[in-house]
Amino acid sequence: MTLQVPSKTFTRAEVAKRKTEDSVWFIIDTVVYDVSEFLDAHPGGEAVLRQVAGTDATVAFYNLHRHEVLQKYSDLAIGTIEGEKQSILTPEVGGLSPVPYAEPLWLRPQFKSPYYKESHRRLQRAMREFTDKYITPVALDCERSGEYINQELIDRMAKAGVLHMRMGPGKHLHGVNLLDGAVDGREFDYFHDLVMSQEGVRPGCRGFQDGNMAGMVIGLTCVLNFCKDPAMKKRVCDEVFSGKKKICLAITEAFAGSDVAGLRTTAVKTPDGKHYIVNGTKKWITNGVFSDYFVTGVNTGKGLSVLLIPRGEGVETKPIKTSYSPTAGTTYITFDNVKVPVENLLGEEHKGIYVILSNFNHERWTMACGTIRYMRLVVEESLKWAHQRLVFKKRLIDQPVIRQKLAKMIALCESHQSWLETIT
Ligand code: HEM
Repeated sequence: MTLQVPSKTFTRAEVAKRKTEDSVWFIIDTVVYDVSEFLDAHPGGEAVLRQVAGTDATVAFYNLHRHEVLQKYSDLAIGTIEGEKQSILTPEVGGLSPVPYAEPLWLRPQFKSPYYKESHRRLQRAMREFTDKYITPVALDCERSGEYINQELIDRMAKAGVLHMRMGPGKHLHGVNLLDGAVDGREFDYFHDLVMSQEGVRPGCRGFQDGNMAGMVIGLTCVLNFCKDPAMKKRVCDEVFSGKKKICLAITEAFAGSDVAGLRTTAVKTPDGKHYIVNGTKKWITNGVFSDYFVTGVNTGKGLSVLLIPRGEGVETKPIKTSYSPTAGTTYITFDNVKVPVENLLGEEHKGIYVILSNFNHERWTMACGTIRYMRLVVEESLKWAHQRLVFKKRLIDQPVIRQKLAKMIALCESHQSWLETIT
């Protein structure tokens, strides 16, 4: 697909005249841009635009910008050059990238894979379109502004079964309409899960990726697998899957990061045995700021236990500044004499380590899926840039050292994907 621009046409001679104080036009890939009103707003400054006024600025532009900039500022385009055609492709919503290695090999017609059936391919197409249309625009906005994910997108994901699918295969998918029937919930396997995990991270916004219900992916599993009260389990899952409530996993503390057995948050039973009284703190908790439920690791004296704690009296959350975007909702939590019914215990008392460790399986595998897809994004961006960027009058790709570096990146990316598929 090429850029969608107004149908008006101009000659190169007409454009050449537009280099006055009030009027600055130029050409990029046969499209005519009028930047007269954009001079002040251009992040690279006014002077550079005036220098190319009236000329073909294609090479100058692509030496400094990603093509996507032109999509974003498409309202500056006023037409095209008569009799000429655009040659630079614009990514299509829901489409595959034509850049080599930008897609896993199973999505290339030249390769066969024993792992993927028609339903995986249907799901890939449906999720790609959903991500391009609905997730990416919100992701880009939130990553920049630091705002949390909006309820409209959560509702949309809930309705399309995207929230359900992110929890992996299981009974919670039975009878749910998944992306307009792309896959039957009973057939959903770990390769469908892999497709979901890899397609969902394509916006390339690391903070938003976590802000987009990562707390649910790592927290709700404990409720699905270890809640002993069927009514409570159904209520909490319904609330979370419908997007009405949010949940997170609260294990890490300032005192104990990966050393989960050394937690200092305590839960002491009341004399009547009906409640736990929870005291302590949690740190680096993803999505905690906007969560309604906290799947919390607590020290119950003889070992570690896991409690489902609803937001309420004695629970306080505040955002922590991090090196990625605040949109992730990273949180410091304090529990001050919080009264939790004993029915909210997930798994066995003092044996919470099994709850947490069993949770890690899916959690860490999901992270591997996402990270390996991110590697591919880096490969794609680097390949594109190496072909665009001119240094010492050569494209970067013309330097053997750059080609060698790219070859190594590609080898790592493909071998990791292959290893991931074998493990899956
Ligand atoms: C319609 C045309 C253009 C638009 C919409 C545009 C937009 C932008 C934007 C959004 C940036 C911020 C960085 C980025 O997102 O890539 C930028 C930076 C810049 N632009 Fe443009 N630009 C245009 C044309 C040009 C042209 C023709 C030149 C040079 C002849 C130019 C020179 C620069 C420079 C030098 C920077 C700073 C780059 C850096 O920080 O490394 N721009 N432009």
